Amino acid sequence: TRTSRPQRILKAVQRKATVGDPQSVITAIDHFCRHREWAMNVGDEKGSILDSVVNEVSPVTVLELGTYCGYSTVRIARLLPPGACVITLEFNPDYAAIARQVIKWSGLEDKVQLVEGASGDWIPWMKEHFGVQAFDLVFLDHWKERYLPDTKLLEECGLIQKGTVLLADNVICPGTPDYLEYVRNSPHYNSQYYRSHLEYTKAEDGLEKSVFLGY
Ligand SMILES: O=C(NC/C=C/[C@H]1OC[C@H](O)[C@@H]1O)c1cc([N+](=O)[O-])cc(O)c1O
Ligand SMILES: [Mg+2]
Repeated sequence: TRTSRPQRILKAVQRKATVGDPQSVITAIDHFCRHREWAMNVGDEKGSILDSVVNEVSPVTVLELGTYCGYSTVRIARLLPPGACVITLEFNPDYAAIARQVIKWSGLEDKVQLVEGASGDWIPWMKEHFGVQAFDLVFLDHWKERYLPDTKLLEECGLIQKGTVLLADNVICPGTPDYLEYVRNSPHYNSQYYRSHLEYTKAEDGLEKSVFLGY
């Protein structure tokens, strides 16, 4: 049978990127997805906004929901200082297997904890299993209908505290209307929209950054 798209993305990394060089992994994936096959990575345009938010927050613990092939995991982890790490959750075992290899090729495996499973099942165990107090930054990029329930679950589990930054991909395309309504109307969040484009296309999309203000 044909290879999968994630497998073809990994091949492009292994062909074009240098082991231990995260920027070359990012460049290889962006080139492949722009010139060969579109794929749902956050991409270079929104990725630059993600970079600026990571640099602004300088987080010690990051949660990423939705790993896919590990593109944004590498973007985030490459900016983290020693001792900081990103925990990334992926439901699809085939995606997770590819992501592990992409992350390894980038040389960032020491800064990444990739967890296979459903966000709703894992979030309640984060404190106990990973010794996390609260997340400094959460990047939401998984199933769009899970953004709101998982945000509420993170709040209930005390994993979002005063100053925690939520950064959500695809708030316009495919769109996350219930999540947007929540963070923009809640008195507990200060929310702003970074207008951009759907990865590798001219369609509008953007990232929503929401800072938790405490209770
Ligand atoms: O569904 C998207 N992301 C969530 C991915 C969900 C998949 O990964 C976990 C699970 O196995 C599911 O099949 C998505 C979709 C588009 N899109 O244009 O359709 C663009 C994006 O940036 C996206 O993150
Ligand atoms: Mg996305």
